[in-house]
Amino acid sequence: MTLLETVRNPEELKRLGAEHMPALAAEIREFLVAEVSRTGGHLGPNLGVVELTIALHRVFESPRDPILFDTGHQAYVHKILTGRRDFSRLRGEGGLSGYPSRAESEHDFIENSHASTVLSYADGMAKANRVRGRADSTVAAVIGDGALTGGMAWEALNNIAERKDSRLVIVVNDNGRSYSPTMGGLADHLASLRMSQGYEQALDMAKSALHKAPVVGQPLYDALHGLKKGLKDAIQPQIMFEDLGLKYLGPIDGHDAAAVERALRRARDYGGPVIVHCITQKGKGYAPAENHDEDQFHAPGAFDPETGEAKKSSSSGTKWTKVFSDEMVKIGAERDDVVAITAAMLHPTGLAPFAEAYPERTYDVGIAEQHAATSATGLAMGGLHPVVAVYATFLNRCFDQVLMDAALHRQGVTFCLDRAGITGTDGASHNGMWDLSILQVVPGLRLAVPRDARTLREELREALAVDDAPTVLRYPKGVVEDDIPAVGKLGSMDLLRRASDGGHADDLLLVAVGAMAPTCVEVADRLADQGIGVTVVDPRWVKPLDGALVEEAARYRVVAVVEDNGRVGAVGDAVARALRDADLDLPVRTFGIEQEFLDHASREAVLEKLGLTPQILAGELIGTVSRYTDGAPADGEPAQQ
Ligand SMILES: Cc1ncc(C[n+]2csc(CCOP(=O)(O)OP(=O)(O)O)c2C)c(N)n1
Ligand SMILES: CC(=O)[C@@H](O)[C@H](O)COP(=O)(O)O
Ligand SMILES: [Mg+2]
Repeated sequence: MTLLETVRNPEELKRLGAEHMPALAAEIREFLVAEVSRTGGHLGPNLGVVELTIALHRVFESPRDPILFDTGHQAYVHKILTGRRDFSRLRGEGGLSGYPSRAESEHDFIENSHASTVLSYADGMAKANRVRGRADSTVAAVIGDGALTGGMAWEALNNIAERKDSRLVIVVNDNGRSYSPTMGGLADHLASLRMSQGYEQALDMAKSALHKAPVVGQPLYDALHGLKKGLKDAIQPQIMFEDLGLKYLGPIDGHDAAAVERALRRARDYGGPVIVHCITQKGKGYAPAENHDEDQFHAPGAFDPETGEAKKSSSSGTKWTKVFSDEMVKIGAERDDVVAITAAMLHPTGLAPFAEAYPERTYDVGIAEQHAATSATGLAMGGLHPVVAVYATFLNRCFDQVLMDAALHRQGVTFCLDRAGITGTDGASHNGMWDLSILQVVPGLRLAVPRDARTLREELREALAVDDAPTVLRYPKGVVEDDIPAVGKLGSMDLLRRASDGGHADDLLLVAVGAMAPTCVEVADRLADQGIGVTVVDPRWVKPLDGALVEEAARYRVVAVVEDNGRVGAVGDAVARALRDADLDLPVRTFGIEQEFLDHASREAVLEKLGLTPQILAGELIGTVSRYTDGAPADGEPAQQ
């Protein structure tokens, strides 16, 4: 029986002798590589927190002592130690979530995968303990060095530092990386602390020497105090955390479970907020992950555990990110006013080639989307045209900055939102299903939704030509399908299918939004087989809508809009409102993502469940059209099974 088999829960972990921890850590690493190599997932971050998580569960009594994780992508070890061992469907339908999940375990608290939130949760939970008189509960919060570059973390620290009686232990998991090396002044400070590992050892050595010296009582105390202060000033740079009024322990070797345990016990017993600064290595214990230069082991897909080589994915072809990346490099050569900003995601957003070509025109601001948006507004005021590349779901983080900084000041900032629509495997907080709704309310902002590589390249250039308003492009995760040629123009919009001039040419106007165009074209073909006339139009720029859409819609009996965004307040609602404003009393069907938090599953599985597939949409629309026209098949059955 392996050690891991004897440790089914934190209680059994606590009963295991400290001498077994290195072997247990090795078994956990073996388990992680074996399982994640099959499913894909956050291998690097989790290999880096094995000893740290073991120590947390040996010192604290979860869930009485809540153990919280920032971003939550590094909670696999926590799941293993709290009895969850079936990783066979990790991040897949019905399988374990890739993040903490309240439905999975009483030991899990934060499901939101947006970074820099954990200290705010911890502050609140510690205050609740106080109000409820739970004196025996200590909150433990793990935050990465990357997440510490997010503004929310400092808002929380400011509050935490104020309450000296808050039973709160903050574990800084400092591996020096977000995806890539963590950027900024804070990162430099943490690095200097990492360098001052000598401080603790030097202090220990000096202390033992002093204790051997023939000095006792007050003189010994004075000598020790003077020594500590002198060493601190000499070796250890100004400790920003202590300047904030927070007790600081560290830096600790985060892979020495016993050392981490000792520090956590000291911190727990301190009775007030303490920061335990652990130095770890992302990917620790698995060579391909330890030596990753392009952070490819932050969240790899399936790979060969022997070599670390990525397994060929079924969907081969050019990714949306690559199209954006290549076009940015071309644009960078043509326009020296174009600069690029990333929020700690240079490679995932495709800006790395631009950064390599134009390092002086690329800014990595850390996990700080709010700063990215307003700093970009400053760059625009300074006469440049910034491109801010973020994942669609993280635009939420800087909505106010888009609204009240970039748009209010009518500045030409271009936001490129990757991973728009359903991403699926990262669960509810990662689906890019909000931007087409929230951006509708931003005065002056222009919003493009490319349907393929050609329109992405064109619309990116069109956006960069706008210097008196923010512009946004949004495109999904994964491989871009073949270009869909237009068969005509309708104002600035592309006609993708024109209903044949037969008797039913006016049955249905189908508005295809962005990446849903291939689906809409297939729906039109299925309906045509049923004798239903469908015209498919791709607006390309969905905000503001081209007035020609309303003029054209007046010719049809039914209008339908298909988008991979939450339905509420998105393009479908904008089209319906435009028709109403034109006093056109037309039935409008809007198809999109139900306005819910969706469980993790593959993108395809989620789209199927949402009914955003050609077959299901065709079936729906046959029924709708038949209700408003004569002659269409009344049974509403889809064209093909
Ligand atoms: C607001 C926000 N922006 C970007 C991301 C994408 N992201 C996921 S993990 C990560 C890096 C986190 O670095 P760190 O906190 O140091 O944790 P580590 O992976 O090093 O353990 C980023 C940028 C996110 N989850 N949330
Ligand atoms: C936790 C996080 O936000 C990212 O690591 C995300 O999981 C990566 O998503 P992609 O795999 O789509 O780049
Ligand atoms: Mg890190």
